[in-house]
Amino acid sequence: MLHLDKTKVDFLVTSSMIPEVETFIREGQPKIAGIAQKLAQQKIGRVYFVGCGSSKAVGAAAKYLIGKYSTLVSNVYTGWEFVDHTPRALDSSTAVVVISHSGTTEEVVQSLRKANQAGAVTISVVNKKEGNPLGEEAQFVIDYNAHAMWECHLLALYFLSLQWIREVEPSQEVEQILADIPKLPGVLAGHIDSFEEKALKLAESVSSWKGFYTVAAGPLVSLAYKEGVITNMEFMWGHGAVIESGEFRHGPLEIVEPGVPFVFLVGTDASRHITERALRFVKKYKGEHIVFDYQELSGGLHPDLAPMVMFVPLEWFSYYFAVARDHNPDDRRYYGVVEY
Ligand SMILES: O=P(O)(O)OC[C@H]1O[C@](O)(CO)[C@@H](O)[C@@H]1O
Repeated sequence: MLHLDKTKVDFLVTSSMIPEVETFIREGQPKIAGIAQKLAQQKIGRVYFVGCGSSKAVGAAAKYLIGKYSTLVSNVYTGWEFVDHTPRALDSSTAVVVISHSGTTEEVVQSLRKANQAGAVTISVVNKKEGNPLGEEAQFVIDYNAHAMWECHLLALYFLSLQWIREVEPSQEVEQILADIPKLPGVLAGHIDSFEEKALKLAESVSSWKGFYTVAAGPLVSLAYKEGVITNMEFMWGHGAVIESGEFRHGPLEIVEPGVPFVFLVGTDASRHITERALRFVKKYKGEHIVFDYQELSGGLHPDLAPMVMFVPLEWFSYYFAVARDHNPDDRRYYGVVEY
C-alpha cells in the first residue's frame, strides 16, 4: 500500500467540495435560470451536449433528464464525433452545450466554433471564464471556478436542463428535484466524513483486482462511465468497462464466474429492478462484486440526484483502490506527457 499525503493529491477533491458546491448553488442557479429563460423565449427545441471523458459523461446525465421530463430533443457527442459527423439539424433553433474543465480540449473547441458558425445558441460549461476559448467564444458562459468538477458540471447541467423544462413543460417532479438540490452539500459532507474508512477497507479487500466491470442503469449510467472507465483507467490504471443493467443479459452474463469482478451502482429510480436482477445473477454464479446502493446513501434526496450523491463514496473508493494497488492517481505516463 502506497503511503501518500492525501492533502497533496490533486485527484481528491473532497476537501474543497462543500464550499465550492454551496457557492455554485447560490450563485450559479439564478444565472443559469436567466439562460434557461432565453432558451424558452427563443423557442429552442433541440440541444446537443459535447464534451470528452468526464466532461462527456455528464452530458449523458443531462440527456437522461431532458428525455424523461420533457419533449425537447437532445443528444450527447464526444468532441470528434460532433466535428466529424456534425448533426444536420444544427441551426438557430438548436442549443449546443460544450463542456470542458480546461476550456481548451481541441475537439471541444472545434465543436464550439462549428456551432457558432452554424448560428446555434452556444453555452459553455467551463472552470474559468478567461484565458480559454470556451470561456471567451461561447454566447453564454457558465463558469464555476472550482476543483470539484464532477459536482459542478452536473449542477450546471441539472440547473440548465431542469430550469429550461420548468419554463416550457413544468411538472411537480422537476420542482421536487430542484427543491432537493440545496440539501446536497449536507449529504455530501456526511459522506466525505463517514465513507473514507469504509472505502479503505473495501479497497483493501479487492486490491488484487486488475480492474472491474461497472454495472448501472438510468441516472447512474453517467457516473458509472465516469468512475468505471475514466477514473478506473486514467487515474487508477485499472481495466474498466461499463455495462448498462438492461444489457447485462445480452452478452455480459456469459463471463460471470468466480474471480470476475463487478461494481454495482444500484439506484432507487424505476430501473432499480433490472440492476438488482443482474446483481442477483452475479451473486448466484459467484462473480466477485461490490455494491454501492443509493437506498443507503441518498440521505432522502430525489432518485435522480444519485450521480451527484454517490460520487463521494466512489471517489473515496477509487482513491483507496489506487493506493492499495501502489499507484498514485495523479501519475500519468501518456496523457499530456507524450504526443497523441
Ligand atoms: O474537461 P476537459 O478539460 O476538456 O478535459 C477532458 C479530460 O479530462 C478528463 O475527463 C479527466 O482527466 C479526461 O477523461 C479527459 O481526457
